[in-house]
Amino acid sequence: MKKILITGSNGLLGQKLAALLLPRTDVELLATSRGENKLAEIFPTLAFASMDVTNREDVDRVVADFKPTHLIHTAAMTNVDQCESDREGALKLNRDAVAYVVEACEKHNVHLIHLSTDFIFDGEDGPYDEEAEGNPISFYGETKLMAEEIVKQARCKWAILRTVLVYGVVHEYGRTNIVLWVRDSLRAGKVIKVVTDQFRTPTLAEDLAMGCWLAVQQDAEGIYNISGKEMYTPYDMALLVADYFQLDKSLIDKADGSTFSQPAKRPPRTGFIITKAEQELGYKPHTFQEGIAMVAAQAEQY
Ligand SMILES: NC(=O)C1=CN([C@@H]2O[C@H](COP(=O)(O)OP(=O)(O)OC[C@H]3O[C@@H](n4cnc5c(N)ncnc54)[C@H](OP(=O)(O)O)[C@@H]3O)[C@@H](O)[C@H]2O)C=CC1
Ligand SMILES: Cc1cn([C@H]2C[C@H](O)[C@@H](COP(=O)(O)OP(=O)(O)O[C@H]3O[C@@H](C)C(=O)[C@@H](O)[C@H]3O)O2)c(=O)[nH]c1=O
Repeated sequence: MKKILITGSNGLLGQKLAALLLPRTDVELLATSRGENKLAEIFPTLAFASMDVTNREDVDRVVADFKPTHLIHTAAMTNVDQCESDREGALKLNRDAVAYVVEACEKHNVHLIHLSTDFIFDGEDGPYDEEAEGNPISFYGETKLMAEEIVKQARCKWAILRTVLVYGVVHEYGRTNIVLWVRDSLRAGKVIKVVTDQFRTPTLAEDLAMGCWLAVQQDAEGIYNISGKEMYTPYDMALLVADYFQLDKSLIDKADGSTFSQPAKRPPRTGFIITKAEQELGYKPHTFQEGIAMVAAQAEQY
């Protein structure tokens, strides 16, 4: 029996983890997030505790009470532009909270599964394997790299799962994702500018949740790349989405990322080599086309 505590359960990955793990009879699950449980309606049997990861006492108390075997730390400030403008907040959530989570895992002998990102790299020479050196070009990336350094020093079992551009349908969620953004814009007849100078291996949120579960099941330690396998530009992705939904591709304009006035710089070419996760964990991601179909089916319900 695995006892799993999830942080950030209201978020994109957190919700998919809840959906994957709640039905399992070999898992006892505790979902945690700051504030209220947004999943109460869709998962009425989900055990939930409100836990603010930036509150050291909160983290220690909830971990001490539940005594998990594994903790999947998904909570983070994931708005890359916001991290640039609210540096203090980004440090609190993406660095300091990780230190509290590590401390609690050490004290209560918990195996930590920590989520990280392709944005720890400069994007000059992707796709990257697990050995590549970090060199962030955004403050988000900096804080996530600091977090990795903290996790690597931990005196408990730990794994760092790095991922890339995650997409999926979620409940009561403020952000959209690349598939539905393209679909909904084209359906409304809106012209969209989509970048041709960023390269990514986009990740279906369900695949990432499965990667986390495989890491738990196998007590994986060390660094693992968990993403999609195919490298695309967002422009390529938009064309595939338009094809799938049979929408007008002439509404998709090519854009150069450098012309966007975003506060945070984005790394041009990231993407991951996922051979290690495939071979060691048995990780098998869907293709992007399969991912679009899954998102489409789920989006019907919304
Ligand atoms: N999404 C992506 O494209 C990528 C994500 N990652 C990493 O994967 C992980 C999961 O990302 P994702 O699921 O997309 O993130 P989300 O932003 O969707 O979810 C994060 C969740 O954490 C919650 N949270 C925020 N602050 C706190 C706090 N102080 N205490 C407790 N919970 C808090 C948020 O709550 P609220 O809803 O109240 O804001 C939110 O529900 C992150 O570590 C991220 O860095 C890596 C690469 C790509
Ligand atoms: C809004 C917009 C985005 N895009 C492209 C650029 C980008 O690659 C993709 C997604 O846009 P965003 O600004 O949401 O993406 P961004 O904030 O860059 O997403 C990142 O999030 C964090 C949390 C991560 O860790 C990264 O892996 C990464 O995926 O879509 C366009 O081409 N045109 C647009 O108008």
